[in-house]
Amino acid sequence: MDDGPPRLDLPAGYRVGEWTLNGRLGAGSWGVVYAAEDAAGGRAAVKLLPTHLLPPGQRESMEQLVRREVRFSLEADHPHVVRTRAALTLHDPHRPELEGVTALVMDRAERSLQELLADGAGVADGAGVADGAGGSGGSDGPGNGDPDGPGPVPGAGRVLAGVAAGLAHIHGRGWVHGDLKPGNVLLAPEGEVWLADFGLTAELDGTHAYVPPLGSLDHVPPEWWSDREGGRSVVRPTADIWAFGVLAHQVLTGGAHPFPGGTARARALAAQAYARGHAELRLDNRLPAPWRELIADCLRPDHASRAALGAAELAARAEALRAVPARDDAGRAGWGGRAGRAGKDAAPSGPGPGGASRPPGARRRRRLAVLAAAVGVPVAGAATVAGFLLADGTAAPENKPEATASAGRVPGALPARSDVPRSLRPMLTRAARLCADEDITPALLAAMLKAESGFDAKARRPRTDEYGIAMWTPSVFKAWAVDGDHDGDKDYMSPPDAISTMSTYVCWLDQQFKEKGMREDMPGLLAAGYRTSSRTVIEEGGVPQRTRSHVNRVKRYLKQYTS
Ligand SMILES: Nc1ncnc2c1ncn2[C@@H]1O[C@H](COP(=O)(O)OP(=O)(O)OP(=O)(O)O)[C@@H](O)[C@H]1O
Repeated sequence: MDDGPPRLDLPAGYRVGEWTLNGRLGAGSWGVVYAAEDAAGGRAAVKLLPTHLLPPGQRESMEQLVRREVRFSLEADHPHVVRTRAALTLHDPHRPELEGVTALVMDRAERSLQELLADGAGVADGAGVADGAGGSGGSDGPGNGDPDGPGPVPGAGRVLAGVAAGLAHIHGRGWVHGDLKPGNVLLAPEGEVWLADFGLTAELDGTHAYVPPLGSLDHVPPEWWSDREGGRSVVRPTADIWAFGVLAHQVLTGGAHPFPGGTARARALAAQAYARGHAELRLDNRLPAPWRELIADCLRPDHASRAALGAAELAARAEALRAVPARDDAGRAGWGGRAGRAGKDAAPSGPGPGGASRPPGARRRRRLAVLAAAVGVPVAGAATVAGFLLADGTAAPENKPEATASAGRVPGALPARSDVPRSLRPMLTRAARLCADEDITPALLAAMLKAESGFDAKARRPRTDEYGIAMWTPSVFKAWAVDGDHDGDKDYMSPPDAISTMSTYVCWLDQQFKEKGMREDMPGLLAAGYRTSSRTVIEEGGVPQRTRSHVNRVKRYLKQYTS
C-alpha cells in the first residue's frame, strides 16, 4: 500500500455530515480513512475518496471505481462485511479541495489483519495496485522460516471463518470482491471480523466480470496475468478463492506467503510456475492437515479446477476448522482465539479423517465425525455456511426423527401428534441435523415455520419481499442457500431447500448470539434474529420490541411441540 497521490489533511474536529473527524487512521491507494464520532459519541470511520485530485487520465476510471465502491458498500449487509452507514458528497466553500469528494461512513474497526500480521511477523500484503508494481516487504515463502518462527495470528480460525463467511455472502449476491488481502480484512474491538474495501468489487455477468487490472500482486491468481480483455482483467469468484488460500496461509503461519520469493513479483512468478506445472505446491509444513487440504483446494492451479470449491462450501469448511489448532504440533499451537462449542469438544486427540480430531460425547461425536470426513472432499449440496454445521451424508431413517444412538425421545424431536404436516417432518429432522447445536431442533424449526407461513409452501408477502414456507427474501436466501433435496438447484419456494437453509441460518445466528454471551431465551432470540438480523438483535441486546408478538407466537408453538 502507498499513501496515494491525493492527500487530504483534515484537522481533528472537522465535520463530515453528522460525523466529527478525529485523526487519520490510514490511507490506501486512493482513499484516506479517518477516525470519527457520531453525535452520540459512537465510533465510526470515514473514508474519503478524492478522485478529482487525480490527473484527468486516471480520473474517469477511478470515478467508476468509487461509484462501484459506494454501491457495493451500501448494498452489502452481513455481519462479516463492514457496515457502511452513509455515503456523502462533500461540499465546503472554505475547502475547495473537498468539492465533490465522496465520503463513506463505516463502522470503525480496531485495525486491519495486515497490521496484526505486521505486528507479529514480517508480512507480505498488497504489493501496489497496478499491474507491474514492485514488491512490498514479505516473507520468503513456505517452510524456510524458523520452525519456532511467527505463529498463527491470535484467533486465526475465527478470523478465517469470518472472512470465508463474508466471502460467501458476497458471492451469494453474485459479486466478486476482487481485492481480498489482509489489508482489507478489518478486526473490530469486540472481535468481529469484517471484509472491507469494495473498490474492485464487481457484479458477475454470467460467470465473470471485468475490472481494471489492479489488485494485490500477492493475492491475484495465476490466470490474472493473462486473462485480459480490452485492457481489463477478467475476474471470477475463483479469484477470491485463490486469494483466500493465500490469506489463510499467511494467517496460519504469521505471514508466510505460500509461494517462495523475496518480492511480490517473485512470488507471483513462482505461483505462475506452479500453475504451469513447473513446480509443486509446497505449503508450510507447520500447517495442520485439514487446513493444508483446504488451502490446497483454494490454490488449485487454474480457474476450472478451483471452481469445484464454492464460497459457501469454503465457509462451511473454514467454520468447521475454526477450532483446529492452527499448528500441527499441538504443544505449540498459537491459538489465541476462542474456540466455539464444537471447538471445545474437538480438542485434539490425534488426527482423525482429514486430520480433524474426534471429540467425546455421543451425539456430537457422530456428527463431528461426519464433519471431519467431509473436510477435504467436495460436499455437493450439503455443505453450508453456519457454525457447527455438517454435511448430512449419513441420512437418518426418514420417518424416525427420534432415531439416535440412545433410546427415548430426543429433546426437540416432533411429537407424534401435532399439526406439523407429515410430509414436512422428515425434512425438518434432516434440516435440524445440519446443525450440531442442540438448540436447533425439528420442533424449533417447525414452530418458526408455523409462525412465518403457517406451513404454507406457497406463502407470499410481496410487500416485504418474502416468499415460501420459510418466508425467505430471495436475495438473502441466495447468500445462504442449501440444496436440501439435492436436486441440483436451490429454490426458496422449495420446502426442503427453504427449510434446510433456515436451519443453517438459524444455526449461524445461534453461534453469533452465543459469541456475544447471549444465551438466555435462545428460541426467542433466534425467532427475532430470523425476522430481523443478528445485528439488530445483538444491538438491541435481546428481542426487539417490534418482533415481540411474532416471537411469542413461535414460543407458544414450540411449547406445544415440546410438551
Ligand atoms: N472501517 C475502518 N475502520 C478502521 N480502519 C479502517 C477502516 N477502513 C479502512 N481502515 C484503515 O484505513 C487504511 C486505508 O483503507 P483502505 O485500504 O480501505 O483504502 P484503499 O485506498 O481502498 O486501499 P487499497 O486500495 O490500497 O486497499 C487501512 O490501513 C485500513 O486499516
